[in-house]
Amino acid sequence: MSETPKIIYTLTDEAPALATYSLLPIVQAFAEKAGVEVETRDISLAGRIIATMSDYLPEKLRQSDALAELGELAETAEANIVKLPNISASIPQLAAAIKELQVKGYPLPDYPEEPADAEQEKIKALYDKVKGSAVNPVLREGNSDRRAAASVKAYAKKNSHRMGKWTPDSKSHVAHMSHGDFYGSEQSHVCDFKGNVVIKYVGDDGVVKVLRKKTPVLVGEVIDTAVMNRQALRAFLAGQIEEAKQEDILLSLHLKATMMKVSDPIMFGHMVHEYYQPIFDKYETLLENLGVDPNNGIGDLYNKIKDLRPHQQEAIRADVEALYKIRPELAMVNSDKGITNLHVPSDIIVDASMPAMIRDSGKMWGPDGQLHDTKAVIPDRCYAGVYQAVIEDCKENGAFDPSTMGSVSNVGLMAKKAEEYGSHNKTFLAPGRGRIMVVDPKGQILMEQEVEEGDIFRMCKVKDAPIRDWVKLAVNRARASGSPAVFWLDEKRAHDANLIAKVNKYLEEHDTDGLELHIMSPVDATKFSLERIRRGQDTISVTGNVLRDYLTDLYPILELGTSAKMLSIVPLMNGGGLFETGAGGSAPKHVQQFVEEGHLRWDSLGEFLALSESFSHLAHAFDIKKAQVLADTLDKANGVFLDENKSPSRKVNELDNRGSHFYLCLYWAQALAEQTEDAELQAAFAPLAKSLSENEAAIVAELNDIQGTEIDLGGYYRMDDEKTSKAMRPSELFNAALEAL
Ligand SMILES: NC(=O)C1=CN([C@@H]2O[C@H](COP(=O)(O)OP(=O)(O)OC[C@H]3O[C@@H](n4cnc5c(N)ncnc54)[C@H](OP(=O)(O)O)[C@@H]3O)[C@@H](O)[C@H]2O)C=CC1
Ligand SMILES: O=C(O)CCC(=O)C(=O)O
Ligand SMILES: [Mg+2]
Repeated sequence: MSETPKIIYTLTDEAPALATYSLLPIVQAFAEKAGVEVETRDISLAGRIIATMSDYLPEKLRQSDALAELGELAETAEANIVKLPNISASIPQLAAAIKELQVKGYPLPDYPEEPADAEQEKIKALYDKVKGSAVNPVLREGNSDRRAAASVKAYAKKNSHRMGKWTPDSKSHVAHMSHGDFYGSEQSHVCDFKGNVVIKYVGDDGVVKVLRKKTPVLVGEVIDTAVMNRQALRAFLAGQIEEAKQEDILLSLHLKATMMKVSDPIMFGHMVHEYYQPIFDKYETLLENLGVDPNNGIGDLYNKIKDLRPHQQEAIRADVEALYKIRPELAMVNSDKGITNLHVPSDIIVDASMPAMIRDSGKMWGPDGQLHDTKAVIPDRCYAGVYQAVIEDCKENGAFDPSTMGSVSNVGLMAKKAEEYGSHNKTFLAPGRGRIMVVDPKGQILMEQEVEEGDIFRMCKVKDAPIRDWVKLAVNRARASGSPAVFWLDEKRAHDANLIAKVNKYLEEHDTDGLELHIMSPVDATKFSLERIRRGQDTISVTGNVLRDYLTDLYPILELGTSAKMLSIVPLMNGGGLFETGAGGSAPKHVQQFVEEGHLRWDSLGEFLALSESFSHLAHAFDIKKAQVLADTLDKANGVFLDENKSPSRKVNELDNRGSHFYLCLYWAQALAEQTEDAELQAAFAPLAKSLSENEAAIVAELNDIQGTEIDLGGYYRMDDEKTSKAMRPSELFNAALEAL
């Protein structure tokens, strides 16, 4: 390989971005000694806005498109990217980030929610590229391998996190539709040609509208379509609101409005509209004039009525308060601040929110600041049953026991914008009653869905090569781990039926002798895995993209307390490596705590694990022995870190993220000083190991004592570099020791 060896470390948002200010200088200092460069690329929400909107900015404020660059890199064998979680922005977050940048002197146009002319259409289209899950699908040019490292699982068994108690009389449950959803309408087709398909609408009134002119497909590609019927959805939601009231339990809605950035905000909006219907009816014209959009949550109403006269604002607020008295209570995001589950579409994200509910005894926080049984509404049936199966298991057998439970790892199909990941530009609201069809180059109709106005039509695709790679990865994991591997595929779903045929075909390419391989529906696979988990046995889940997302929060959150401790590797299909740091998100609540009291509870174990894998990959790809020494010693340091229990605490004036980085640095330096594989590295790190251990007490005191006051980061989406660096590296002693390396 000709390129110089380097690791790209991504700069992202919120808590992981904060952690980077402290961790990256350590990593860069260590890597330099091994001749490895660790470069950064800014893929933060603010960075992506600036890069995308460069035409609107003066030269000196422009920024290159780091995401596009990394997307290209990910398709090469040289790629070695450490990817931290980033914000997948909802519209309210996007608008807030734009506003912050405007205040900071960036002459950016506002986000035009309802574009009035061609120029605004253009602006909206540009911003929409930044919206939602816009980073991960670009970088994930491989399938995913997520699991708890053996040392991490062992640690969790010894140091169990708190689990809420479950009782058989819990009223909590998952509510899903019984007809009219994506599950019920799915059609699937395997292409036998290379070319473009057209997606078009043909109205019962004869109106023809091309929704998407060209969608390229390859031979063997699986394409599918599905429809969420608006009326069925609304009737279902209305029924659930009623039921929650009667059962006297909290009402909550769990969607993925960030990752499914087109379809899910619309479903979210239907719930907001249904729940607050009397308000939207009474103030119809007023709210329309203000541009209040239920898809952005009831928070949008609160934001936009701020421009009204005080008495008008008060009247609306009073009506909302009165409505709460007759509606079921909503699960709360922050009961102290009155922020409900329906406030912003990005606050409750199903992958993290359902496991947290299950971990906390099936209860969520109510308006009274107490935990209550909850109706968890997950409209579509494709995967809702998985959570209901876990809930039933907990009602019957009680909470899981992290000290004895087995593990469920995941091999996920996601490469090349597989399945729902690539569906955004193929998701449409039906313009009227008629049919939406997918037509091949010969004019033949491949699939046809009946629609009514306002229905959500969605088309997904998955190429053949990623499916083949995914099967290979599953077989390799089954072989390496000795655990059974279960393909979670539902033969009743058209898409899954096509995948089952491909799985059976590609399994023949491998030696599967002695492996335990199954194909089961998601509900059966859940039951199978849970039974094993309770017996302390491990199982590999082999799933499509959405289940990958759901399960890699669900099981880690039950097993380890958080998905931040996951090993999350993406072996890129062209030979490079993408190393994700944990399987969770960017933890906005952590930033809030840091700003309020100077304590950052973000756990960087995911970063540590990813870095070790990244150094090891680099060592193999470029044959650099020193990089392997860095990897091995970091591995060892991670073990000591876990044994010594140096993860951040949740409480102020105790060890936080910065203190945990100090310990990682200490243990890593010690491991390097102790190894004999590379004398140069040993000599280089011995003095650092010595000075850090001598100053341990003083440095930790510096890092803990400085907490307890408010912190000014000079921004949220674009923090001030100097201020943030100062806040995240407050120990002079530690900084000087590192400087001396
Ligand atoms: N890979 C990616 O880029 C991903 C990005 N996201 C994005 O992240 C944002 C937040 O998403 P959300 O659904 O709230 O999920 P998060 O995973 O960010 O947060 C859920 C909770 O998990 C805990 N948690 C997560 N990471 C850590 C960590 N490293 N250390 C300690 N605790 C952790 C925190 O619990 P507690 O508060 O109890 O400490 C946190 O509040 C969204 O913008 C979302 O789109 C989400 C998932 C993946
Ligand atoms: O891309 C996103 O928005 C979220 C991704 C995610 O949650 C995951 O990969 O687990
Ligand atoms: Mg996820």
